[in-house]
Amino acid sequence: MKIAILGGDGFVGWPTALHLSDAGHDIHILDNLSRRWIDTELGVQSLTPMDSIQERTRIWHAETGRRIHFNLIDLARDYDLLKNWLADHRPDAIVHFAEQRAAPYSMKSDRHKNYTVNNNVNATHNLLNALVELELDAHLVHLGTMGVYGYSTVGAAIPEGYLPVGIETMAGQTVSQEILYPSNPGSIYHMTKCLDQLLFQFYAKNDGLRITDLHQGIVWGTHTEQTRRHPQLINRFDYDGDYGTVLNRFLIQAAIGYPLTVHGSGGQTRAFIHIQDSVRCIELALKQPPARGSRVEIFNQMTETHRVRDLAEMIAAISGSQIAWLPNPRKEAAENELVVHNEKFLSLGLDPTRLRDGLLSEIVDVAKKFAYRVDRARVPAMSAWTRDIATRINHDPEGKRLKSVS
Ligand SMILES: O=c1ccn([C@@H]2O[C@H](COP(=O)(O)OP(=O)(O)O[C@H]3O[C@H](CS(=O)(=O)O)[C@@H](O)[C@H](O)[C@H]3O)[C@@H](O)[C@H]2O)c(=O)[nH]1
Repeated sequence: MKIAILGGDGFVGWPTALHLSDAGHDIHILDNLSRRWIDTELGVQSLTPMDSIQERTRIWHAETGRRIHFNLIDLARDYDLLKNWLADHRPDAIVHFAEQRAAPYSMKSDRHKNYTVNNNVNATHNLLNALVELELDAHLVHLGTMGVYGYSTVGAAIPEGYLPVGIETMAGQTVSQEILYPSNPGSIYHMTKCLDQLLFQFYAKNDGLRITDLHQGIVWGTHTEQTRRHPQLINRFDYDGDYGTVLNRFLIQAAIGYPLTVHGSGGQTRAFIHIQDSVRCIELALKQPPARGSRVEIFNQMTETHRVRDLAEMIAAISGSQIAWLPNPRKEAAENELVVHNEKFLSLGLDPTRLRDGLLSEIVDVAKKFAYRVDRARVPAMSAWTRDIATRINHDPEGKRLKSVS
C-alpha cells in the first residue's frame, strides 16, 4: 500500500514508518517538525540523540534499500499544501499522528491551550475535509487515546468505543442503542481527542469515510525491531516534566538516581502498551479497514493496566531507587480502577510484550546508556492543571514540592 504517515517524525510515528516500510509498504511522512520546535521552546532534548528526519530516512535507505519520503507540511495551517499533496499522491491509507500529544504541555498556559486546540482540531478537520473534497477513499487510522474514556472511580469495564444503552421512548418502551462511550477528558489535550471522535463520527456517517480510531494507552519503551538496526535510526525518548510519560520517566529517574516522581498517592491506574506492540497494532488495524458507510471502527490499543505507585515500587525494587511522593500538579482522581476490553487486537493475533519481560533491558540499554544527556532540572513536572493547584504547589512550605521520600 501507499501509506501517508502524518506526524511520522514523532515518538510513535517514526517507528511506525520504519515498521510499515520494512513490511514492504510505500511510506510518505508528512510532518511540520513541531515536536522538534517544542523541544527548543522548552529547552530540552530527547534522551536519545536524534538525527534530522532527512538523515534518518537516508540511513534507512542505506540500510535497507527502501525509501521513506518526507514532506514538510503543517496539516493545521497549510490546508492547500495538504490537499494538493493528497491529490497528487492518492494514498491507499493514512495514519494520523499529527497532533500535540502531551497533557502537561496542553495545560501550561492559555497560549498552550489555544495552540493544542487549534493545532489538533484543525489538523484532523483539514484532513477529513480534504478527503471528502478529493473523493479519496483512503482508510484513515487515527491515534486516539484511552484518556477519552476518563478515569471514573466506578470501575466498570471499558468497552471498545461503544456503549450499549437502553433509552426509554415516549411510548414507554425501552429501545437499545450503541452510543460512543461518553467522553470524559482530563486535560485540554485529551479533550481535543474527544472532539476528534465527533469529527470522525460525523464524516463516517455523512460522507462514508472509512475511519479506524485507536484508543491507545501510555506507550513505554524506545526500541522496535527496526530502530535497533542502526544507531541513527534510534527513536526519541522524552523524560522531561511535560512530554515524558510516567513509566519512561521512572526508568530514566532510576538510571540517574533521581527519586521516582509519584504524583499524589500514586493510586492512578492507567493503561500501557510497549512501543513494539503499538506499531504492530497499527499494522493490524491497517489490514482491517471498515467497509465504506460503516461506523468508525474503534480499538482499545493497550495491553495491561498498572497503578502508578505499583510501577514506582516495582522499579524501586529493581533499581534501589527512592520514591518521592509529590503533591499532584494535575486535577485527576486520586485512586481509580481500570478494566479495559482489548479483545479485538488479541483476536487479530497481537502477542503482548509484558512489562516484566522488557523492563530491565530498557533500563540498562537506553536509560543508563544516555543518562549523561539528562538535565536534572527538567525532570520535575511543573505544569499545574488549575490556578489553585499552581498556588498550592508554589507555596509549598518546604520549598521543594515534596511531601515525602521513601
Ligand atoms: O512523573 C510522573 C508523571 C506522571 N504521573 C502520573 O501518571 C499518570 C499518567 O501520566 P502520563 O504523563 O504518563 O500520561 P498522560 O498524561 O495520560 O498522557 C500520555 O498517555 C496518553 C494515553 S492515556 O493516559 O490517556 O491512556 C496519551 O494519549 C498521551 O499522548 C501521553 O502523553 C497520571 O496520573 C500522572 O499524574 C506521575 O505520577 N508521575
